[in-house]
Amino acid sequence: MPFRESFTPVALKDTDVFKPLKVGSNTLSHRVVLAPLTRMRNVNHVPTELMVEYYRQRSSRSGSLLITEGTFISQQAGGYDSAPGIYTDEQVEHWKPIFNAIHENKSFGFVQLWALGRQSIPAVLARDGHKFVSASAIYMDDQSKEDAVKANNPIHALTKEEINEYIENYVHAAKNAIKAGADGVELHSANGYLLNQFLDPISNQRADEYGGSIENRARFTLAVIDALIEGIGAENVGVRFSPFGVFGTMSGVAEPSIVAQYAYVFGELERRASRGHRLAYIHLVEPRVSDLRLPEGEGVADASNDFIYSTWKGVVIRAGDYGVHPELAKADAAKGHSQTAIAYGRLYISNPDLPDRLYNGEKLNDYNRGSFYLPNSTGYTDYPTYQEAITNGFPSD
Ligand SMILES: C=C(C)c1ccc(C)c(O)c1
Repeated sequence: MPFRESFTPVALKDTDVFKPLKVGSNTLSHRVVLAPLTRMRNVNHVPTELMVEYYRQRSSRSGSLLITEGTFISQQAGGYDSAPGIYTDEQVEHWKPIFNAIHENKSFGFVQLWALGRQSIPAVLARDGHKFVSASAIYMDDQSKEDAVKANNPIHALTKEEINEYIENYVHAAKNAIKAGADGVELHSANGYLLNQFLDPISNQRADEYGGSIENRARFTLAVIDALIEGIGAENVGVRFSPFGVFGTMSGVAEPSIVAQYAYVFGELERRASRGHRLAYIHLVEPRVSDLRLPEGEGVADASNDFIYSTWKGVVIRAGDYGVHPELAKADAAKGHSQTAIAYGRLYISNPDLPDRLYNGEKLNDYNRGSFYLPNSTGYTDYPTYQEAITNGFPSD
């Protein structure tokens, strides 16, 4: 893919984006973060050699923070065979060279802990002997319902005992991540996956202590966070939310209580911080990317995540089309008393040296959406650095 000619790069070297930032026990040299990006280059949930090179390339500017692709906490939490897990010794062994490569560049890596809930594939779960689960027995769409009926695996509301099993699996996965050499974990509570399904009344219509009110809908996510704090220490734990997201048939801005829901969660996390348990960061998906399937500029929700700064006094990471909005990266990195970092997704796929290019204001390689999820190096490790692009051009698609 050629350079992206549709916008003019702006050098960010003299902005807050390139000021150091302490995240947990790690001191980042800059605030360009690799966003968690599913890439489907694993085999039977085990990371491959190709992934070592992919993460090595993107950690090349020392002091970078990389958040890994969504990584399953257990087989029952998964359902996509080419996404990774971190619940077996074999998986842990195959994550180790990835974190060794990141650390050789003096950069840091957090594992995103993932549970699909109703975004899983009922037939795959049935194949492996697992239920198709969510907060309530509510399908995200007609296709999912059809797939579940065909697989004879109808959606099932998690029992309180099953919720406790999930909490144990999150802690087991987090301890495995640290064993594999990760610098921390990011709890995935965004983008319509399991924990988001509990936070949103569109998918959570439970009548027990996990549903029916703002406090009850937050209970599962907060219980996992408390277990992770106990298990690996608050400074090694981040969490991701998408307050205004609609991906996975979430409510987004259409739900009048959505700001109150997340303001409550942010307050609970600040309360824990005031007791000495401050998380490494809270990561937010911006309302300008409320529907993750859409290209830049589409699916923009009329809302703002800035309300977090009224409550949460720790590090914030913000993600959402910042690669094509350098002016927003500059402005947002200064927010929260300059404790905000900027996560980049699609353009970090196509620019392995993205932090250097943003520092210098250099042109960016465009990305090819068609190779996001292929099982090989095409569109994965074959994107050139800026100097390679200038000298050798681009590989043919
Ligand atoms: C938008 C997509 C496809 C997506 C995929 C995987 C994860 C973990 C996510 O949060 C979002």
